[in-house]
Amino acid sequence: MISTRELTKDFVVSRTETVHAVRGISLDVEPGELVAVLGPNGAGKTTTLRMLTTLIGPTSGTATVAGYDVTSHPSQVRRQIGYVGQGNGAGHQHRVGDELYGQGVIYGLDRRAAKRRAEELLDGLELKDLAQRKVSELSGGQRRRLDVAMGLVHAPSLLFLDEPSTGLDPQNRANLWDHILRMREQYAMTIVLTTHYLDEADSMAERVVVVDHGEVIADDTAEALKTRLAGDRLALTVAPGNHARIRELAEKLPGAREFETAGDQVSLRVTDGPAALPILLGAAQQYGVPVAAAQVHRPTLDDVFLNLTGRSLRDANGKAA
Ligand SMILES: Nc1ncnc2c1ncn2[C@@H]1O[C@H](COP(=O)(O)OP(=O)(O)OP(=O)(O)O)[C@@H](O)[C@H]1O
Repeated sequence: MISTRELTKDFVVSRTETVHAVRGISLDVEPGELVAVLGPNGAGKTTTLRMLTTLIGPTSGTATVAGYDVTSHPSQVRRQIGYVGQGNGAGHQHRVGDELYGQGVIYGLDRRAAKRRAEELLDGLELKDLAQRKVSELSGGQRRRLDVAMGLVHAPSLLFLDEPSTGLDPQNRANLWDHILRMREQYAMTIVLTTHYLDEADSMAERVVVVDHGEVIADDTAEALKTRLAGDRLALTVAPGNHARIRELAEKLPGAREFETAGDQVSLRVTDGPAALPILLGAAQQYGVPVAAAQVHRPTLDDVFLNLTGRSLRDANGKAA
């Protein structure tokens, strides 16, 4: 569905400054996949999406989207894809139903088909009761649902969503996701989205592409990334006098690293927490080191990012992630 090779984008800002926004991204997305592109502010996510949706041309490299080259056949690409950008595309003073109908006509549907499609989407995205409202009167969540509906008017087989849920409260985010996933199933769509929300990428996407400084630095399922790149954290409660002894025993565990102590807590990262914990507790018992409590914490995608870059994605974003 998407295939890029060494895709780059430079922005010449001034005679002395060029921003290398995307530095050689090679990516393949199969039909039906739901891919989240994750990365800090300025990583190159939006620029990549804008190239794939033909809004800007690449500086070098190639990209084929839905069977067409983005540089030589941009209008064919546009016909196959839907794009929901960060800004809102709909006109503020227009009515919700009219906006959807008008979008259908722009995409070449005849009046009857445009009307039918608008009704179908109003229904599917729970906007039916709001059809006569002006766009400017919608709440943030309703507005975002309308944006998604606008992107789906021409029944694209591939949908790009640029930060679809940014700024929404958790309830509206969950609601928007319900709708996106339902639409995906109904229309058998491939979806590529960007997000800052680690939990969203973790739970919704089947595949996470981590971008940093214009490059792909990891690409796999969230589970695989977490297991391979971060590992589990073990937390043990032991009396301070026993910290050194428990550490000595824990150092023998496969992949043991990142030891931390705070109060009566000792924690460390291991490759496989559920397998390592009984081994460590057995050893502690054998050598007479009392352990009051023990927990295994699965890593987060932020741990993955930290592991890859030495930075926390939460800090890098400077906003809720
Ligand atoms: N039109 C432009 N002119 C100059 N520089 C640009 C332009 N568009 C983007 N950039 C720069 O390119 C880099 C990548 O920006 P991009 O918007 O792709 O990042 P992003 O990962 O989508 O970030 P965010 O999460 O903040 O949206 C940034 O340094 C940005 O300032």
